[in-house]
Amino acid sequence: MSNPVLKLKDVSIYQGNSLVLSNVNVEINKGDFVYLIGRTGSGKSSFMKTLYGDLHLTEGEGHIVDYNLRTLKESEIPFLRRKLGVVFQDFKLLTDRTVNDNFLFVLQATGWKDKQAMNTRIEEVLTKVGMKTKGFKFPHELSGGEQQRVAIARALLNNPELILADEPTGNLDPQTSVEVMEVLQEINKNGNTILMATHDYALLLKYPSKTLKCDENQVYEVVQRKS
Ligand SMILES: Nc1ncnc2c1ncn2[C@@H]1O[C@H](COP(=O)(O)OP(=O)(O)OP(=O)(O)O)[C@@H](O)[C@H]1O
Repeated sequence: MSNPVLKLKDVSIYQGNSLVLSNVNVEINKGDFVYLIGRTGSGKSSFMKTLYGDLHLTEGEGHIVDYNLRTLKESEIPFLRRKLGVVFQDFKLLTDRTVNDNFLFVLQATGWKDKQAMNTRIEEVLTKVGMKTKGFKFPHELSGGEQQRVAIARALLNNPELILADEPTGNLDPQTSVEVMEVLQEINKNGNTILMATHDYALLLKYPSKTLKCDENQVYEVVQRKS
């Protein structure tokens, strides 16, 4: 049976007064790996922002991990974000502290109290991305690929129901992109649901999966041809 973690029905997305996407109907089920593609300016980031509550949904119906995007209150956004893991192109790690302290900051901000449990969780997520021994490092002491793996681990801290990755390989060279993609594939195999916006068609070909395309104010599913 389908088990949607995201359902959009007849949604329109605006930036200010301008319509970015209209009549969007999308469903993502638990365990899916879904790409969101489209040229620059086609609305991928606006779509992602709507999902994590950065852009208010004003038209249509939107449900994501138990939240109604139409009625979402400002005060609920931090709670929504705890159920989502968001990964950005530019990593967004706090540069003034180590990886471990970045993670402690997130855990404390999301209500964790037990120091031992926090340390155990940090070790678990760093292990998942192959960075177990790097927790003592500052972000500037890590390569771009390592920083992105840390950012993915951070997104996993609260066991999110859906991971939203907006161009996660956008700042990485092709080889490093593949390494980061392997990490995303692995965590998807272990049950995490992932929506990934990307420009990188080479990754799509190497790791085919359900693909949504933003084009001419629409979002539609692209059927990948098997070669
Ligand atoms: N904060 C904003 N205020 C007004 N218009 C915006 C804003 N952000 C984006 N837009 C406009 O909305 C449209 C969609 O932009 P969006 O960033 O969602 O596209 P994108 O597909 O993510 O592009 P890119 O791949 O370059 O990030 C563009 O026409 C853009 O100029």
